[in-house]
Amino acid sequence: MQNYSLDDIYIRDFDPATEEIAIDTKNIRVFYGDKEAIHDVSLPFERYKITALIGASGSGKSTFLRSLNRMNDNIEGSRVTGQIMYRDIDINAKNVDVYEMRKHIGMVFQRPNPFAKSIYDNITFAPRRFGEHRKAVLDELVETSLKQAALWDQVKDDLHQSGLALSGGQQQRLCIARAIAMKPDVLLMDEPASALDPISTSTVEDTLLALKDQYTIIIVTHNMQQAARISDYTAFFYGGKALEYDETRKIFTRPKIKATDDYVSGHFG
Ligand SMILES: Nc1ncnc2c1ncn2[C@@H]1O[C@H](COP(=O)(O)OP(=O)(O)OP(=O)(O)O)[C@@H](O)[C@H]1O
Repeated sequence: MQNYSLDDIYIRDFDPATEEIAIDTKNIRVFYGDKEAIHDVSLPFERYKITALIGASGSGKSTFLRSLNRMNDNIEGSRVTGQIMYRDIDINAKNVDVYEMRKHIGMVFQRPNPFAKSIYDNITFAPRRFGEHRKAVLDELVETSLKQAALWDQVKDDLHQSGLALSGGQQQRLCIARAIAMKPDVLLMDEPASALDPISTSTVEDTLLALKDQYTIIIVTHNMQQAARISDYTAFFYGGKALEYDETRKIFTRPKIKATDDYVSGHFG
């Protein structure tokens, strides 16, 4: 496999005056034990845009994504350095309440993972844990979250059936609804459509496009067409670094870095 330089980097400049940054990362390094998996990555993410993280297997996309709401905390031996700024707060600061932070920066995983509970309870579980018990409020939350996740029409007559009884694509949209119910600002998604068939994938993509009016979405995907279809920005990861970060249309038509060009044109490795 061809080796590319880790010093040949292009990162787009954002203009904070016109491009509001929802979450900003500076000099992120992630270690698993002694091994450094992410080497000094600094990327800003613009509000109400979809940003795709692409790159070969093992390039560090998921590790980087997980660091954005401290999911790496759950992995023994992992350590993150650098700053992840959300609303002027470094989410890695000692006094940050991780559960509170994850209300603002939510996550949807690769495999749909509904709780073994009803559709209604899947969505209201976290809000209730955070103290919301008013039935009218919870009912409304269930309806709006399911509508935003494009699932309401299919399940509205049976909200008390098990989430596990839904199809894979519906389960993933339930997981999106569950994440949305916490009204996060930022939604992190780790290959949310990779376990789905093409029709469900297309529905989930439509859902994401509809959601970006209200959410900042950062999505890991192996699917180049998907990145090109839905994202505004794309970051190309290689060897634990973001080698190129730019508007998606530029990444896919005239990338500045050879490794990106080879990757998006299928000549990589
Ligand atoms: N829990 C872990 N413990 C130790 N090393 C890990 C762990 N998770 C990931 N790594 C290593 O970190 C590096 C980046 O992995 P990561 O899963 O972030 O890459 P990726 O680009 O998301 O890959 P994929 O597309 O296959 O999911 C790899 O070398 C991987 O082996």
